Amino acid sequence: MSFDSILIIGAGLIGSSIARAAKSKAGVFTVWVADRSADVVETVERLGFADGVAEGPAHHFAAKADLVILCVPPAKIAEVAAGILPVMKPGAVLSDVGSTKSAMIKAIRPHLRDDVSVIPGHPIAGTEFSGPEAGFAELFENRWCILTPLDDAHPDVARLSAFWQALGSNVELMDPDRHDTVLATTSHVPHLIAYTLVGTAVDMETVTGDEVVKFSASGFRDFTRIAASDPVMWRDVFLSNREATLDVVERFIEDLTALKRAIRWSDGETLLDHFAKTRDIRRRIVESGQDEPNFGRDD
Ligand SMILES: NC(=O)C1=CN([C@@H]2O[C@H](COP(=O)(O)OP(=O)(O)OC[C@H]3O[C@@H](n4cnc5c(N)ncnc54)[C@H](O)[C@@H]3O)[C@@H](O)[C@H]2O)C=CC1
Ligand SMILES: O=C(O)C(=O)Cc1ccc(O)cc1
Repeated sequence: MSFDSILIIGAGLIGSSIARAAKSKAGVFTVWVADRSADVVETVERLGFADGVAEGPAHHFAAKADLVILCVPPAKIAEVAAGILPVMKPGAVLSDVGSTKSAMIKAIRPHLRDDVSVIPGHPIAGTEFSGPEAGFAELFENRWCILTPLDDAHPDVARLSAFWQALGSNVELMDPDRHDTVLATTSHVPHLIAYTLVGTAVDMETVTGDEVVKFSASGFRDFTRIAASDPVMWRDVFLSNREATLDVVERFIEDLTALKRAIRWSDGETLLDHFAKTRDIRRRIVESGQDEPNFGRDD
């Protein structure tokens, strides 16, 4: 059921975390890693969590691997998939971890093969850090991993689900458009709001940059953690999930305007009602065990 050999393309936070966990948790015998950056390749060699490392497309590993997982930035996934699919072993599985799904699936459709299963995926697990040194094997524990298969009934879907479960994740299958709508609400727009808010605080003429740093209350500090996330990745996320992001942003602006109005007219009841509802969501997240553990790391 498990995969004997896997190739991870893109050895950053997510790719290196999968590579670190694959042997110890999922019983994979051979873990190969490829990255287009010579610096990343050198770091992976030094850290020693892979059985083989290649700079570039790694066709020699792709020809042997049972599972190839693309862990490159969202805008590169379709291009890398198109390059690797023709050289993959018959019967192998190709997956990815990209934060958006529909645009990528549309772009790879012309490159599909009958004898390679393509099963897009997205672990809802990460941090604001990037690169191979930021990865860790426990990243996926008690997190969700969403798979958006082209064919839900294909036996390889159960095989890939079992792989993610072995890494500690709960797996859910979802339609790609639904995935993009849900994630626009729970992840993409929250990041956009954090990027906006931190920018606003820094631009306020009445408050100096030093004061923002010195007197940052913990609420603002939480936003700065999110707003420190990788600029390239998040540019790609917004550009590849435009429609769903814009829908949620529009709704957010309406709701913000309603709260602004309640403050202007001293409508405490509206504010209280709203804050009570949002506090309840927080309680449900904590109860579900989805609150972010930091595995002993400092933020
Ligand atoms: N950062 C996060 O919290 C999460 C990220 N993701 C997804 O995971 C993917 C990777 O994100 P991170 O690991 O955070 O990024 P990262 O920046 O840490 O790593 C990406 C790696 O891909 C390499 N790369 C770029 N283009 C390449 C190419 N054409 N061929 C080979 N290697 C290439 C880069 O050199 C880099 O080492 C993205 O698609 C992102 O949407 C999913 C869940 C969480
Ligand atoms: O660090 C955080 O707060 C995150 O939200 C991590 C994250 C980033 C991107 C994803 O597609 C999934 C999870």
